[in-house]
Amino acid sequence: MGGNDVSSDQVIKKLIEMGFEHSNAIEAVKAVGPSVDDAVEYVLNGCGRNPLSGTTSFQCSSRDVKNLGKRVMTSSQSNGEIRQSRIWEHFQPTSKPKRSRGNDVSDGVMSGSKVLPSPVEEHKEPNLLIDNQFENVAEPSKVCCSEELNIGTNWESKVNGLLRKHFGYSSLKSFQKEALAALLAHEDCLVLAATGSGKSLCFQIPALLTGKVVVVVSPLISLMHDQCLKLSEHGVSACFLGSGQPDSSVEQKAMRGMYSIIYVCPETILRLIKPLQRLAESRGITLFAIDEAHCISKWGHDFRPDYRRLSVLRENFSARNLKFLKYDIPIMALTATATVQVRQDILDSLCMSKETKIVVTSFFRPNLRFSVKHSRKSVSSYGTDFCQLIDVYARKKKVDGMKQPLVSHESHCPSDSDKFSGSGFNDIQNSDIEESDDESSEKENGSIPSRGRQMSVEYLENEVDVFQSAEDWDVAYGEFSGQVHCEEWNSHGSIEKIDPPNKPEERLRLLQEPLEQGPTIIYVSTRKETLSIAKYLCKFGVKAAAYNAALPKSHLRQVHKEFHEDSLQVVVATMAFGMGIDKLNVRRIIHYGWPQSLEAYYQEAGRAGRDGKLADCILYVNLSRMPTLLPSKRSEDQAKRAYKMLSDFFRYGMNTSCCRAKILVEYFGKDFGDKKCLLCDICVDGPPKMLDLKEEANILMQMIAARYAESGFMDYSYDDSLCSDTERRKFLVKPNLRAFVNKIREQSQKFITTDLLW
Ligand SMILES: Nc1ncnc2c1ncn2[C@@H]1O[C@H](COP(=O)(O)OP(=O)(O)OP(=O)(O)O)[C@@H](O)[C@H]1O
Ligand SMILES: [Mg+2]
Repeated sequence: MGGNDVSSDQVIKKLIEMGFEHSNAIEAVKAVGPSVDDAVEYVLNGCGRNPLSGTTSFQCSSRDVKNLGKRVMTSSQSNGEIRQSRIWEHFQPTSKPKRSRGNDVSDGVMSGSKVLPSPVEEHKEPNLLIDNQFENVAEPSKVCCSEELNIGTNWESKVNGLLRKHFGYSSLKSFQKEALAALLAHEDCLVLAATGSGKSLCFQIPALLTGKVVVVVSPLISLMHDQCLKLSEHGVSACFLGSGQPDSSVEQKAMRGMYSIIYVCPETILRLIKPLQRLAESRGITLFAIDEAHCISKWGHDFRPDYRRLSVLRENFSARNLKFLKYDIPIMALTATATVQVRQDILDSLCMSKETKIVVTSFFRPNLRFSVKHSRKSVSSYGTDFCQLIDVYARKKKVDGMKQPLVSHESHCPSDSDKFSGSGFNDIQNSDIEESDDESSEKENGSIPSRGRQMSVEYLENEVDVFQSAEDWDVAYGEFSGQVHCEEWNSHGSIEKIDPPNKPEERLRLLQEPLEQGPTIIYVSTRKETLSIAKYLCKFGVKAAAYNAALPKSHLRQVHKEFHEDSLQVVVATMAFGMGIDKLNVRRIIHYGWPQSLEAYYQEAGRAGRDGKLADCILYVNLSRMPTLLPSKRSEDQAKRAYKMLSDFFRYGMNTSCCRAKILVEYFGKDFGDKKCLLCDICVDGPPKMLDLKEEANILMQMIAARYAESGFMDYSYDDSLCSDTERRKFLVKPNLRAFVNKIREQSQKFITTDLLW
């Protein structure tokens, strides 16, 4: 190999970091040379079979499946499980979300303590400047730097005209109208609307309506790219700026006013304050929009410290500082997942006006069917957990009489009636508790605690995708740098979009029908799981692909492409996949394991059913144990917040009596009243049957009393291995109930089969 030695080693190292098995990495590098992309393609295509075919779907042999995801690990890691810290002692009782600032927020308009004026203000005669006015104009002249927006009183009909022309829609939704009205009244606005409800139009339309520029702060380059691409298809000139922008001239053109909408990440906008001030004076800036605004809040799930500095927009674009402005340039913040606390944090950190109009729509997504299922969440449970999915996507092959690899798993398949079985409690087996993976890894690490902790941190950094900057996960697909061309409006392909079923009877009718066709996204927390599950599914003929930030960009781009083209059936991904993705026909979002928070869950689940048709959001978690937090270098404060988020989520999973949609909607501070979604597992199956466990409870209490009495308080040690004082004290604070239950089962044979959760 000579001169290639060093880079071959680096490629092998990189592959191992990505989660590939050592031997596969070596084989791949030997076969294709020292190129990460090529080597990954080679392994993903089944090491030696059909290398570099250009498809991202796995075509795996069982050998690959067996080896998949194994990494070079120390013996204490060899069970392949990530060592996680326990949450037990951090659980707090639920605190109900508080109402913000004493202001009641209702559907539609809320404006601090002030009642908003009617959307229509007195304006001068219409002076409507539509987008693309600067097309083919080398240097835009100073236009529209007047203080007034000059839209006129019949702005709604103008908007409808623009909507039809550019997007093919007949009218604005009412929340979009309210947001637009705020802008026309020169007011700040906080838009809280469900995923997929159409928040983007709230800031895109103003650019078309006023002829001035809208600057959009967005967290992710691929998201900016995706939106620019769509806008250019709709004949709206847009660009994105930042290190992900390949064309260096775009920034200059943008600052000269050649694009109607400029997307920019928080880091970049801080550098562009002066040029933006000049732009405000020349072409004019009508609005600063902060999309995915929950990223601002330290209480939000996607917290990004750079977002905290965006108050510079208020300081630098106020009428007080810029003499040519009559009003401060309004700020519009938008998000689908903000609790009351996060909303307040957004308002404060952006220095938004006290009169800020708060537009809240229902967070309810009436076509999403939520359910929670118990799973041990290990490779051995894939057969049970994914057999229905395999059945859906590989059904055709079965019908065609092809080989039926499913057969071996069919005995594990839950029947249709099990499909929405309560919260999955009934599926919990005693062995789930006895052979807790956490327990075994804890034992291993217990013998070498300090080393265990060190490895945990290393593991977190190697195994999960964390969203920190705009460049993270920059895998936009399709060519776009910044375009000023105008094309006729083209439709959303052939995918039909319908109004979601708002009436209860419509939702009940939905239950009778099977899900329409469309892709599935499976969210997992570690990179290794993306690989192992995707490979598992491929083995059964499902067109599945793994997606995590450590995989080569060429692979990720290909996944995006195939996903958008509907040639992939399942994407198994970390959180790196899908933010802001507006793909209409996603039919299932499966979360395999606890996401970091209810916010993250609802955001990700909201990627399903954007066409308005029935879609499934299924959470598979191990309900027999407390969720755990992946260890990291968080501050104490951050760790507490993370635990709180996880414990809120745990309560959602353990819930057995309340409609899932109601819990989710009310978590975000919106009253759901007595309504029910009628689709979720709780609504369909009702709470689990009541059991009389008096006898069991009596025995448990007797056992506890006997144990404490027999050993005395301080000397008590139930478990012989708990020999130090500290360990005994710890035990007394946190008694080992599992051990008690085991004892009862030993002594009372009759309870041997009783569900241990009692
Ligand atoms: N007035 C409207 N009439 C019909 N369809 C609309 C309207 N406004 C937006 N849409 C459509 O709604 C879909 C979702 O829009 P958008 O991506 O803006 O959602 P979002 O609220 O930003 O979601 P997310 O929170 O996931 O980012 C798009 O396909 C868009 O074309
Ligand atoms: Mg959006």
